[in-house]
Amino acid sequence: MTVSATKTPSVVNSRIEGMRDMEPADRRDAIAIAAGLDAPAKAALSDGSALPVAVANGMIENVIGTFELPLGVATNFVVNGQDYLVPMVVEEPSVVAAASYMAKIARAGGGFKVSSTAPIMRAQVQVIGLDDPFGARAALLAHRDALIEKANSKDTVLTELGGGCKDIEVHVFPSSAIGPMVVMHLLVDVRDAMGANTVNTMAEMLAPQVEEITGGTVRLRILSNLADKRMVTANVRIPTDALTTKTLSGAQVAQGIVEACELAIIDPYRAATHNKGIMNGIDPVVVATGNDWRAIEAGAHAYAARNGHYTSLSRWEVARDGALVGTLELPMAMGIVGGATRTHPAAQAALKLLGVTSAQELAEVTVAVGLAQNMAALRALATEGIQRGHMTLHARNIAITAGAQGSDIDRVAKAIVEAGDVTVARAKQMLEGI
Ligand SMILES: CC(C)(COP(=O)([O-])OP(=O)([O-])OC[C@H]1O[C@@H](n2cnc3c(N)ncnc32)[C@H](O)[C@@H]1OP(=O)([O-])[O-])[C@@H](O)C(=O)NCCC(=O)NCCSC(=O)C[C@@](C)(O)CC(=O)[O-]
Ligand SMILES: NC(=O)C1=CN([C@@H]2O[C@H](COP(=O)(O)OP(=O)(O)OC[C@H]3O[C@@H](n4cnc5c(N)ncnc54)[C@H](OP(=O)(O)O)[C@@H]3O)[C@@H](O)[C@H]2O)C=CC1
Repeated sequence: MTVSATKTPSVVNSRIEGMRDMEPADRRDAIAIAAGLDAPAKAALSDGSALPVAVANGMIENVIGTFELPLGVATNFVVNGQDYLVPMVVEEPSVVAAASYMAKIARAGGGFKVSSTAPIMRAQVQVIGLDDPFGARAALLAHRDALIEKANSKDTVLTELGGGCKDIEVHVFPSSAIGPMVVMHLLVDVRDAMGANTVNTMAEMLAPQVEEITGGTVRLRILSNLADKRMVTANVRIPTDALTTKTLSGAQVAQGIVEACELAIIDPYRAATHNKGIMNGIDPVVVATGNDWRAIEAGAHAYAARNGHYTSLSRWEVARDGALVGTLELPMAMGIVGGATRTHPAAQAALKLLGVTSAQELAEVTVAVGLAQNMAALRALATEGIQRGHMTLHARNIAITAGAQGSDIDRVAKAIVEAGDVTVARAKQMLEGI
């Protein structure tokens, strides 16, 4: 495990007082000043046409337009001693507020500590039609150096950056439904890329050589989204006092969080929701930075089920001094080059806002946000329940659904929260009253 190198912080202070009460344009000014964003980056984070249709048309097929989602910024994050303002693209209310809140609690105790492995991705090369799968394995391993050399022969950019194919593994399935099978894995350091295209190219290139060595037939040549050699770990330590509420002691809240996590450890029904809460933090950063959220989701859930039992991705414990300690570990295939990270202007601006200089640093900050989000949900569930905080913020959505516009949105939202009836029917009534 390595901890990403410390660098000159681009964000001086992620604690922006009163951000929640500002207008969007004023929030944009505040984060642009805090992060030292230039005018084009600030404009790309503005409303409207961050992604011109002409650019979108070059990204996917049959483009007819673009589709917008809210972009919020989570405040208060300190990760490995450095402040970060975190761009989050998400449609769900209370997510950005919850992340900011837990980051605020965590920063008092020094924030989040993160570390990660080198960015190693796996590509699989499936070989069938073999009588001697273990012999084929031995033959492939005997040609290890030649296979690695061939894999690295094309992508000079990657190898010059210190990346490239580093090793192979050979997995044997002696008796599948279609007969014996061997799967060779290429272990490729993809540096700052997500790496799917990079490793797929290598896997396809090696197919003829693999057939020659094994005497079998190569079928699939594709990356694995279970990127278990590209791991990120985030850890947080919250002093007991910081958890105290009006009705519960900090120790009671910490114990409640540990008990809530235990259910997710033993019960897949709860683990699915618990992990969804973690992805509430991770996916919005993945989307904001133009990364592939399907790849991140697939990797996270496959990792959660790696021992044949789907379980919690995080662990919460109470330390000897009473502090609450949370840990989150998962595969993170994120890039800052390649894919849409360089083509989408808003993704580029989001990366500038974060101030990250490597894919590893981006992945580390993102996992810290996942841990913060998990803590927010468990804290709410272990104390007052999720609905008070969530529905209060969801009320504005309800007001809009009921037809409220402009300043009426906040007025109707406030009224239905105060009435304790956050429903469209009640919002319509309130709107008629106004
Ligand atoms: C929602 C809160 C934060 C309210 O919590 P609160 O106690 O009402 O917040 P507060 O008004 O005391 O404010 C505290 C801080 O929260 C932030 N904050 C608070 N409000 C705002 C706002 N409007 N805009 C921006 N930031 C906000 C902000 O950082 C603020 O600090 P300040 O800036 O005032 O110094 C809390 O109740 C909470 O964390 N709830 C959990 C919410 C959550 O997890 N939402 C996810 C959706 S539910 C789900 O999908 C997943 C789930 C829950 O099922 C997963 C699972 O089961 O594990
Ligand atoms: N199952 C999955 O998850 C799949 C995902 N995808 C998609 O693949 C895309 C990501 O693939 P990816 O390989 O990252 O994208 P790209 O192929 O766009 O970018 C990677 C390339 O960028 C170049 N490069 C320049 N600077 C760097 C650097 N600092 N570090 C690393 N590489 C650098 C490299 O070489 P060079 O300049 O020589 O090209 C490298 O091969 C995403 O859009 C994803 O959705 C595709 C298939 C399957």
